[in-house]
Amino acid sequence: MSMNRSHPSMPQGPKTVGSIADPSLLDHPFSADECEIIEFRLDGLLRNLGQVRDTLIKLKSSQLQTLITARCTSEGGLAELTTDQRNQLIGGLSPLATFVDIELANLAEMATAAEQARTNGALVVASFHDFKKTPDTDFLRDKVKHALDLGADMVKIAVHHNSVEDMYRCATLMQEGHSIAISLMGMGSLAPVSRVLYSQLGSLLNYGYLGDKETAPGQWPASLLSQAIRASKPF
Ligand SMILES: O=C1C[C@@](O)(C(=O)O)C[C@@H](O)[C@@H]1O
Repeated sequence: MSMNRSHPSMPQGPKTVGSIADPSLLDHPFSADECEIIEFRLDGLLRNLGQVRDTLIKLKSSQLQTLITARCTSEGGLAELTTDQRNQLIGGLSPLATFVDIELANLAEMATAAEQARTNGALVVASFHDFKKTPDTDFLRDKVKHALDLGADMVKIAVHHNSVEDMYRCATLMQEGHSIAISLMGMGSLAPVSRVLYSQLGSLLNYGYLGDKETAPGQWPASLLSQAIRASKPF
């Protein structure tokens, strides 16, 4: 794998991702006004994989991009899945997806899926989540470096903010400049403001929810996030 900022699918500015972890949303009337990228949380859609596949096929000929992930339970996933199952889920659907998201912690054991995804032209996002806190900045810098070393196309960090200082540290981290594409987001009550701020500082994938249920604490509805991002200029 190797980092690829010039890949034709790589966002050149902040995008809104609408996240789906609930089968009832597979019929949602997707529109670029609400979000430019649709995330399919396969861990919440296991009984509906046929419909996920059909939806991905339909979206492939639209202007929207798609992202698939099968989140592990230790990082917020909704179902207990073995590495084999996750390799198969992601590898199998990757020809239809623009991005695949694999936790940084599992990237080595999911090398098969990552390799398959890249062969199929998808970009590999290496993610890290902490639903309780914002780890110290050196720890987060290490995550960025690790993703770069493993050849991911993008690193994505989602951390719970418990103070304004947490947000300040993450904003500073964004401003350091990185040789890998980056997506960063806060969770919790500072999530909304952090997401707009980080998008202004260059965070590429900015998540909101579709329908009426968030997939992470503090997410905006995707349509509002999208409007807020469009209304704010890069800093
Ligand atoms: O990893 C992420 C980001 C996220 O956790 C968020 O904070 O918005 C939401 C998840 O659906 C997605 O897979």
